[in-house]
Amino acid sequence: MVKQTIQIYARVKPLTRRQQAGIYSLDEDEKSGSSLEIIVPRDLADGFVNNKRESYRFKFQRIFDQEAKQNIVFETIAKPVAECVLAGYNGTIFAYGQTGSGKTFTITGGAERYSDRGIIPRTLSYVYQQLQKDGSKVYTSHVSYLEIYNECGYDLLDPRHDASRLEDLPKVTIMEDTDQNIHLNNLSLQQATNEEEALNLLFLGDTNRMIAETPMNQASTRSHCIFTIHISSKEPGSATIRRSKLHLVDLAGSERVAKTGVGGQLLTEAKYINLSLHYLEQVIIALSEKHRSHIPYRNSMMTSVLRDSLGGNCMTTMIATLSLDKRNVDESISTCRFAQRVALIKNEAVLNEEIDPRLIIARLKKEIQELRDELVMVTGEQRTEELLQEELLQLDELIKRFLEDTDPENTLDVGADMRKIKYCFNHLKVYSVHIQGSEREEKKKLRDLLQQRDNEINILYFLLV
Ligand SMILES: Nc1ncnc2c1ncn2[C@@H]1O[C@H](COP(=O)(O)OP(=O)(O)OP(=O)(O)O)[C@@H](O)[C@H]1O
Repeated sequence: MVKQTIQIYARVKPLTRRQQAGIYSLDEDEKSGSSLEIIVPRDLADGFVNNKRESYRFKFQRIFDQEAKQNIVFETIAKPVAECVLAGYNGTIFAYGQTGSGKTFTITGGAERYSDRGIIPRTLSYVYQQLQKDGSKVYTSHVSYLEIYNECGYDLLDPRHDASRLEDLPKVTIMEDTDQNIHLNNLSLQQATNEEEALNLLFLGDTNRMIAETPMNQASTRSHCIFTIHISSKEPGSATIRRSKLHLVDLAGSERVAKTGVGGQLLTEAKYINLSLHYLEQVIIALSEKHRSHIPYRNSMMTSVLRDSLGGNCMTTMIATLSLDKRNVDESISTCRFAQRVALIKNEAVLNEEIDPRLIIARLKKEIQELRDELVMVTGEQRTEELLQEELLQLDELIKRFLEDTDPENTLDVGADMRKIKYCFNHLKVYSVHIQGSEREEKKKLRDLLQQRDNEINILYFLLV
């Protein structure tokens, strides 16, 4: 078991030419992590006079400043999580931040340049490279792509290209079993045997996501998207299967509305536009407080789906995306505060191993047979019913292997069932008669050959004399 708090990273989006830079500074420390200081000037900002603190400091594992490239973000954040998932642990990476702060750019990537590929395509590429390299296991991989909008789930991997609204996509619903495991009805799991197939599915999902979005329904801003890679692995001949999941999550924009609107309350009293993010915060608060027994996961679909990622069996990483221009300083502070709470949550990731049921059945069948044999020995009772065709074939195979093995120590073990023992004796008798017959034939052939040679020598001798 690996106990770990949720790892938090921050990424600052590059400013556009028109944006006025907010004031912040970064402090990198190899040992204690990085810290970000945000300065809130005491001036008239957006019509509010800020009479509050001037400087806010937040700690992160690492902070990626404006010029950080996608490959560095992948190598630092996603690669270690992908490695854990390949080893059989669950993993989650989620991006959190206000609209336009770079969540989609970080998770999926930008469309303009190949180098702008985000975490999902890079992770797929890395995962499939590793699967190909490792010949010691048999792997199977599937992907799913879920969008949650207004508490409704939609399957983005719907292959019918006729969806023009989100509502046209198959609806996904949640079901909880008696062990409180969450199941997603109607969410398709598509097999992807290589990187190309997985990327095609990602493309299909992103296309459905875009088609379903209209200016009136800014789904990308208000919806959550969860791309999941499901991996199972098994060593050849082993009964143990490892199953793991990697959720790559692009959350809805986290912007808040000021409750009071005026009076310098902006930084404290705020409410989310998106209700499910409000429920996410409730879950995070409950998890970060000690001795809270009830965690309100069930309040929203998103927190139900991500239950394991938050305080459960998962290695989880959060990326706080920040747009640090002057107008967004307050939202950035909210995002950083949220991240600080998230960093308190402890997860316990366990290796997800289970025994292949088919192999369990085979093992149990063998055990039953052995127990039956023992019973026969102990009670002296013999079974009289005919051996099954399957049992006869097994015996034939055993006898064949026994006869082919040149090791004199080798024994033919068929248990205490007299029917089997008799069958083996009969088989061996037939075999022995067959061998004797062919030996006799061989001897006769040799004798005839000898006689023929003798005659030839006599003739030659006669001719020479
Ligand atoms: N690190 C970056 N480098 C270059 N461009 C970026 C970066 N981050 C974001 N952008 C650009 O900024 C714009 C907004 O980013 P993005 O769509 O990723 O924001 P978002 O947080 O996902 O917003 P939403 O909540 O609406 O989905 C996009 O045009 C994107 O390409």
